Amino acid sequence: MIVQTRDLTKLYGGHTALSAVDINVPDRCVYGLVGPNGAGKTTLLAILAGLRRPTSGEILLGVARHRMAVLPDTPQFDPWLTGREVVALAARLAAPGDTEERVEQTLRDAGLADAAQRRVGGYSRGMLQRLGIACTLVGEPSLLLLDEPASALDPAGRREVLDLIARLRGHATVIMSSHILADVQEVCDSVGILRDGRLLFEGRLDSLLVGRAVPAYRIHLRSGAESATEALRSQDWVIGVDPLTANRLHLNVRSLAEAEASLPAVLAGCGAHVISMAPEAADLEDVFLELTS
Ligand SMILES: Nc1ncnc2c1ncn2[C@@H]1O[C@H](COP(=O)(O)OP(=O)(O)OP(=O)(O)O)[C@@H](O)[C@H]1O
Repeated sequence: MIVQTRDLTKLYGGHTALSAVDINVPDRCVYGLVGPNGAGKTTLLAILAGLRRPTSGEILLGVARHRMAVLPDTPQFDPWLTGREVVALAARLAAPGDTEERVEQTLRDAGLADAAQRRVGGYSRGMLQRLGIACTLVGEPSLLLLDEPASALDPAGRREVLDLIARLRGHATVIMSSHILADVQEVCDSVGILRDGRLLFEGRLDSLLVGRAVPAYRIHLRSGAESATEALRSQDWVIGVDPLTANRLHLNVRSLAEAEASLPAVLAGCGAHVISMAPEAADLEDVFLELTS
């Protein structure tokens, strides 16, 4: 684990923004922090970044502070500097040495090469967000903390930023907060779901999604759908069988574990020819609503 917190609690006056939060972030993964407004995502990232102090609890960092880079939700820069000057300044602060080629490459990666000579006072919100991302990337950090990195971007810009983040997997660890669940589902390996300052779920995204909302299987048969439907309906671990087409079935089950253990034998027993069967993955949006409502 590269970042862990233990019993992390933050009070703002009498208001509890974080309550005994324990997160465990594996090295070199992309970790998504999601939660409704006011859940505590920004507070948690700011504490990890060393920008706010926790009221109590512990942070265990497996990386030196100078190897961390932070992108706040609304990055701000001196408006009279050009984009290139901003990134060059960040490069010199984060990793001095020969920075010129790194600055140019980062400007290209962030989609700002054409605007690099313009003063950032004239940048749009999306461009400022890309510039912020460029500043976090240019020092080649081991840990990136990104607060809503894609929220101000148009679909094409979001696509580029998500691709940039995905390319970091395996090289650096990224902890990103986001409201856009589709982005998290696309780019993150692990997630932490916060609500009212409490961590409701943490773990691998696939273990969260598979069979979570209503445990279900999708079965595709070459033949024997009718006898399979009949045989499945008589099982006590099967809640319902819905034929989707002539040879595709949707199966609601009591638990995935029971289905995993019994389904192959039931299908083999009734002579059905199976093309595929797999647990149905829920959408992060469904699971999120289920957990946070
Ligand atoms: N400086 C502050 N002083 C007082 N209360 C604060 C402060 N910062 C945050 N809070 C409160 O703490 C709670 C958590 O806020 P935080 O900004 O961390 O949540 P968030 O999940 O990032 O929300 P959002 O998605 O809206 O950005 C909220 O109730 C917020 O009003």
